[in-house]
Amino acid sequence: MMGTAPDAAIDVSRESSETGLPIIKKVEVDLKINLMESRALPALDQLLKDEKILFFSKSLIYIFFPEQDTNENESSFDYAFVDAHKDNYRNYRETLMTLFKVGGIVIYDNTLWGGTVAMAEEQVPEILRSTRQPNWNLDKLFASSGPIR
Ligand SMILES: C[S@@+](CC[C@H](N)C(=O)[O-])C[C@H]1O[C@@H](n2cnc3c(N)ncnc32)[C@H](O)[C@@H]1O
Repeated sequence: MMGTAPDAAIDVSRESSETGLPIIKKVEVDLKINLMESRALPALDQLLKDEKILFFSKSLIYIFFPEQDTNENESSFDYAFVDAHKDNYRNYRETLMTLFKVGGIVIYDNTLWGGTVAMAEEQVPEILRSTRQPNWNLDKLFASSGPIR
């Protein structure tokens, strides 16, 4: 069943979410946006089922469980900006395609990687060569903190 899409912001890091919170409050949309502190993939799966999963308000966390296993938000989103774990962009796309209306817009950050994806190997600055490869793994860069899926 098609529902009305919630406005949601997902980030695995509370610190990152709280960085944006003053701006969200300043433009007075804090009551409209669900700030979801979660890894993106499980949060997207939950979004598909129910619009009210985690709602952070000051220090309180409200958790709403869907009453039944429905895809309440299927085909209801019209815009997303994706700027998380690059290796998972393909996986995010799978769920986003289910969440989105026909004609919806999904913007992926860093896909052109400073234009280097279209350059000949010898034109690419040495420091960017490994990171423009299709199977380059962000986890290697953040090896000490471990993988975040
Ligand atoms: C480059 S920052 C961009 C933040 C924001 N879009 C901006 O431009 O200011 C990437 C963000 O993705 C978050 N992130 C990384 N992996 C994630 C994952 N698997 N699930 C959810 N968030 C993730 C990080 O915590 C970080 O806040």
